[in-house]
Amino acid sequence: MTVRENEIVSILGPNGAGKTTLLKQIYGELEPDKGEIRILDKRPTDVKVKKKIGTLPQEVRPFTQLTVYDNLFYIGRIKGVNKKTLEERIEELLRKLDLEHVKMKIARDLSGGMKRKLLLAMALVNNPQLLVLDEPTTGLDPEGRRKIWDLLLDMKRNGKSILLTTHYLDEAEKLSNRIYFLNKKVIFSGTPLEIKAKFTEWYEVIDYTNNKVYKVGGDKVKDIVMSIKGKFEVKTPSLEDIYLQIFQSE
Ligand SMILES: Nc1ncnc2c1ncn2[C@@H]1O[C@H](COP(=O)(O)OP(=O)(O)OP(=O)(O)O)[C@@H](O)[C@H]1O
Repeated sequence: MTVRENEIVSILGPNGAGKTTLLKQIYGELEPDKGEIRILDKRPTDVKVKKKIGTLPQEVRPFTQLTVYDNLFYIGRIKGVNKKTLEERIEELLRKLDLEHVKMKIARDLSGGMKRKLLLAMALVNNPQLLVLDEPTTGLDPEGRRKIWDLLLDMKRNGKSILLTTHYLDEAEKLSNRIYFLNKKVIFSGTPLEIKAKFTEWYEVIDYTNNKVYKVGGDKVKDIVMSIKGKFEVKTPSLEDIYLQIFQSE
């Protein structure tokens, strides 16, 4: 598996597929039995690497006794960010993640979604070259998810590399340049378009005038569309349909 610059890569797979285990190996918490992981040409446990990556593990909490601001400041200093840059960076992150109004709140008193956003801000405080996120938007409201998506897409455009796991397939479809389907090993990988091209065996044609839905092979779509007089829509299977197809046939 590789993650390049200017790229968001998603790992998808059922519960117990090994997604978290793999991420823990990437951020140096576990040693792989076999194989090798290199980050910026170094081993994941290298101190220089730790300063250049940002991580959001699945089960992690902010420092509950500290304010939002102090959580960010503390982590930033540990990661070696100089004070002036850090102060600017914190303000920018608070603004981008809509956390300005809770800046001085004790982390313990934040809602679950707010805590998740704070943890993401903590992962970003050193402006990391590689970001590794385990289910970054779990528990967030739709607006919060959009904010995070925009932020990640922005980072990607600015040359960063992002690796994430998610159970939200709309999220994977919206964000990913490439997707790996994982179940103890890589089952299938590709760009969202490659995946759709390979697994799309049928189309849904919706006839809104007569309230009818046809599920047909590619060769029949044209005939059906020609016969509809009025508003219609042609849909390909969603990434969720493809996901179920891949893992149910395992
Ligand atoms: N490559 C592997 N081969 C065999 N077992 C593995 C492998 N990777 C992980 N496991 C084992 O599978 C179990 C579940 O792994 P893990 O928690 O990483 O799954 P997950 O995909 O993150 O699940 P969830 O979606 O529920 O968070 C763990 O007990 C782990 O030790």
